[in-house]
Amino acid sequence: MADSVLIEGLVVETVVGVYDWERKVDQRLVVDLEMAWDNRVPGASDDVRDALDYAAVSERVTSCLQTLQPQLLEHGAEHLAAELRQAFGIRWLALTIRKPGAVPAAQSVGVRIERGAR
Ligand SMILES: Nc1nc2c(c(=O)[nH]1)N=C([C@H](O)[C@@H](O)CO)CN2
Repeated sequence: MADSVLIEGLVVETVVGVYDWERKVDQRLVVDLEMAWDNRVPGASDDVRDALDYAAVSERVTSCLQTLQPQLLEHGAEHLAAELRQAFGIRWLALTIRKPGAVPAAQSVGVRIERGAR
């Protein structure tokens, strides 16, 4: 089953980073998610209760990162993946967190992880 629900380019403003100055300001993170889900069920029922609600997941991503205020993107990604899988019953996900302002010469930097099995 190769179905997915997608969230792309979700912007989250939060405290993030390893340096002292970074603990005093909000910075922009951009989150992409691909989450395995059997879309045949909501496809047949037309009922959002059968779907993986991307609006609810997006709210959870924002609240998780704003509460955690991680030093490393890796820590944010690991924590977020575990929380989303537990809260929404997601078997497999691929998660990218980008920090566009971190390296001025780069368009963006970030991390990508996959957790679970499809
Ligand atoms: N692999 C990582 N490298 C770095 C991170 C990170 O989260 N993961 N973070 C920093 C600093 O916070 C940086 O973003 C400040 O510009 C450095 N390297």
